[in-house]
Amino acid sequence: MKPLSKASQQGLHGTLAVPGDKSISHRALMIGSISQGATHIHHFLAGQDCLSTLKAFQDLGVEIERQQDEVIVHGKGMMHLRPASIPLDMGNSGTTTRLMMGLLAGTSFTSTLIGDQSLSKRPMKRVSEPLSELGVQVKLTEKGTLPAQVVGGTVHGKTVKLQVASAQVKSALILAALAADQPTTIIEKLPTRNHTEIMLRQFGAEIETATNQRTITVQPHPDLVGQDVQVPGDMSSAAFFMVAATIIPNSEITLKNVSLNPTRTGILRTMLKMGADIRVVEHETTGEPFGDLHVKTSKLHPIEIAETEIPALIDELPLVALSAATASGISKITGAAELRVKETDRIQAVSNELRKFGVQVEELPDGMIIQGQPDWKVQDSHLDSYGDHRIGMMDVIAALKAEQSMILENEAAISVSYPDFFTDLQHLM
Ligand SMILES: O=C(O)C1=C[C@@H](OP(=O)(O)O)[C@@H](O)[C@H](O)C1
Ligand SMILES: C=C(OP(=O)(O)O)C(=O)O
Repeated sequence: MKPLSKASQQGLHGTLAVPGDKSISHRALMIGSISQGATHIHHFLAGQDCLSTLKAFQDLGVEIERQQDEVIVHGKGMMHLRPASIPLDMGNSGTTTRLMMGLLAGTSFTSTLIGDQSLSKRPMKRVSEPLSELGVQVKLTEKGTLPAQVVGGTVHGKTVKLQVASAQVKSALILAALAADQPTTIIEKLPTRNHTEIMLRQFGAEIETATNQRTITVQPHPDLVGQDVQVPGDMSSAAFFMVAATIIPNSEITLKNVSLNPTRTGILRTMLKMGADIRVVEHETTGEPFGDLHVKTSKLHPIEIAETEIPALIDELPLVALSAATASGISKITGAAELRVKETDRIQAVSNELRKFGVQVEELPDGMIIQGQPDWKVQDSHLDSYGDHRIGMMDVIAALKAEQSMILENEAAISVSYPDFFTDLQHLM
């Protein structure tokens, strides 16, 4: 249980470089592990989720060195992965699990994947079913959950149409397709984050994305060669402080080197639409785009968010709801049923937590209707992350705006994606 304090009259101030992007850190470990030669990962996110990926590849026989946020992966190619002597533990990480299911299809052995209580409830058929269209066998429980057994060795390239807009599912198929007997084309429902495609190209793979951004063709058996990967700051982590500085009076902060990949900047576009004062300075780069965000307090307007906008801000929806809760008027989020199958049911968790601040929230099957108000009246000072890192951090930011101190249960979950969250917040207070 952690006591949370409200923000001072002076607001938040200062400059912060947020930790490395979680999605890119996972992918650098995975792609580095199946490449030939050393991959140097700079500004690696040492959160629990990425450490689950790191441990899984060590269990598969890959030598990986780590010093703070620098990681060196000594890849020897896909064929040098060895069966693990124990089940591979995915911890709390959906990304590790789903991408590994695809990647392990290209090995010559069978692997068992297990996870924690939350992960063991999350749906995995969304990966096993499209993989089975490529001839890959993944055995799940009757409910379609972990533990999973992935039988490596057979991947038939073909065209697969995906039913869920999910970068994890798409990436699983792309990684499996690297080991296929012929090219594979993946057709997405909506464009999703494209870090797997960008990184695989950097390592030498031939991956073509059609102009519709939804059709991806993968050529099999590339010669992947280890690279230097500079991981930009995670927009999903920066977003907590971006929203905090916007809603806490008298704030002015700078967030350095944040990922500006357009498949991830939905929160930025949304905050700007709501009237936030955010100045973006993009840096020159040939890789993943990144830049600095200068954020000042501003008054927000209500917003409507629909299905097509969801993939680019899926993990930031709790923050959209929190921002909307401070704007006078009604905001509506729809097309976001995916939130119900994250680390927690995030529609229910966000609604519960915002109500504790006296905000009226109506749950929809696929979203929320939020009756925003600039002044909150705390109803219940006992907040809970429910074991979900993003809900825990949303609670902490909301508590900055409350008129009294609050407490947070299950704050340890925050280390899943942001181990230094409280230190970084303190730096801005
Ligand atoms: O590919 C990724 O790295 C991720 C994709 C998203 O999940 P879905 O693919 O389920 O939308 C996101 O919620 C998750 O935090 C990370
Ligand atoms: C949903 C998330 O992660 P994952 O699916 O990898 O557990 C997240 O980080 O918000």
